Amino acid sequence: MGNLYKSKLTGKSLGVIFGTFAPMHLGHYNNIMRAKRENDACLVVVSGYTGDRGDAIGLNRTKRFRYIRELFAEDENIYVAQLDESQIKRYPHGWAEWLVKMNQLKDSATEEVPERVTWYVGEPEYKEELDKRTNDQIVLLDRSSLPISASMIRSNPLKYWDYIVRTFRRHFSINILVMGSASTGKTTLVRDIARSFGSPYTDEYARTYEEESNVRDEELVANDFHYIASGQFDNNKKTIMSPSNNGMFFADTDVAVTKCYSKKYLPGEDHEKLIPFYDLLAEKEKWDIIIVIPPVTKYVDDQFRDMSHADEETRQEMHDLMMAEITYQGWEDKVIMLNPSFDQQASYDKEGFYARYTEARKVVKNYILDNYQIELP
Ligand SMILES: NC(=O)c1ccc[n+]([C@@H]2O[C@H](COP(=O)([O-])OP(=O)(O)OC[C@H]3O[C@@H](n4cnc5c(N)ncnc54)[C@H](O)[C@@H]3O)[C@@H](O)[C@H]2O)c1
Repeated sequence: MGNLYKSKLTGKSLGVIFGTFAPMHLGHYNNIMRAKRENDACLVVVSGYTGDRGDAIGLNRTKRFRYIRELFAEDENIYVAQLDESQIKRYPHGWAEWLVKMNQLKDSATEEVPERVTWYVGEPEYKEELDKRTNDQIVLLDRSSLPISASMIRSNPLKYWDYIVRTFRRHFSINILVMGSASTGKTTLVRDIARSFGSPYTDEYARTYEEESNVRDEELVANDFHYIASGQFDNNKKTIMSPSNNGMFFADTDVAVTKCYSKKYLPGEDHEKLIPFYDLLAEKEKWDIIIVIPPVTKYVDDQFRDMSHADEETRQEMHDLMMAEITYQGWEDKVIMLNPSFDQQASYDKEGFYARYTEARKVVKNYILDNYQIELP
């Protein structure tokens, strides 16, 4: 059974659930479970219009519909449909037209007309209207048993993270990008801070790609950069979407960083051709914090990079390219420069790796406290 082309629902009884679902939460989910279990099958309808409260936060009706369809992809007793309200009167003035559309959806989602249809609603006025307008059974749900609402989540998604159904979490994920030129200890820092928060992270995809494709840094051509950028984008995306995301995700590089390497190492005309591609992907990224490690560290030989990338001048040049790219992408307000002060003489941490780890954790904790009023340990 596929997700995109599901069979129609069968059985004698049908449960119907409708909502804006911006986002869908555990309260909605429990309702759907009840409707499914008390009937042979359940129809879930995502209703909305251009500019509705989901659209206002970047979750338009189609996106919501797709996330919910994905959520129930393997469930053959749940059919997800969407209802476009753009052309009908706004609630509560469009009940008649809205019901016509609902009935059409019911017909197209079911193999045969069910003998019994039960609607599950959480608002008394929905029950009142539906009782007046249909012969179906209407169940008024007890909303107080799970005191959560989509507006509570919209106002503080991190606080209510566990209530957001998995496929919607990606939209609210706090994404933290760590940028830095070669050999600043970036990879280890990303892993160390991500693990300290129990959050998922990605490594630099270029390394995997070069190993797998048997190509060294200095042998990379335009095609390779294309694969590296999309591979990194994909890894970041999959990790953001993974169930391991606890509200925060840490990335070691992104498309914009690959673009900087492309600018430095590819012939000008090859790089120019790739710019629209890089920008298209970069536009889809959402970074909440960009931690930049300036090239102040001693070169760390990770046995991977070509040594010539790491001389002082090249590292400064890469740093400058990255800062220019941040400005180009309009991400300046996300940047935090990681340059902690520490006493080199008095410490075993001569290169400041531990100092940067501590500082990076502080940056993230302060951000979460300021924006979500949550004190992380
Ligand atoms: N144009 C019209 O005249 C018209 C008429 C009827 C319906 N509609 C549309 O139908 C949709 C109604 O959905 P909504 O905005 O109420 O969606 P919603 O996503 O806020 O809620 C969906 C359903 O879940 C219930 N619910 C919410 N939180 C719950 C919890 N914690 N526990 C248990 N149940 C909970 C709600 O009461 C509702 O019945 C809207 O899109 C509306 O525009 C439009």
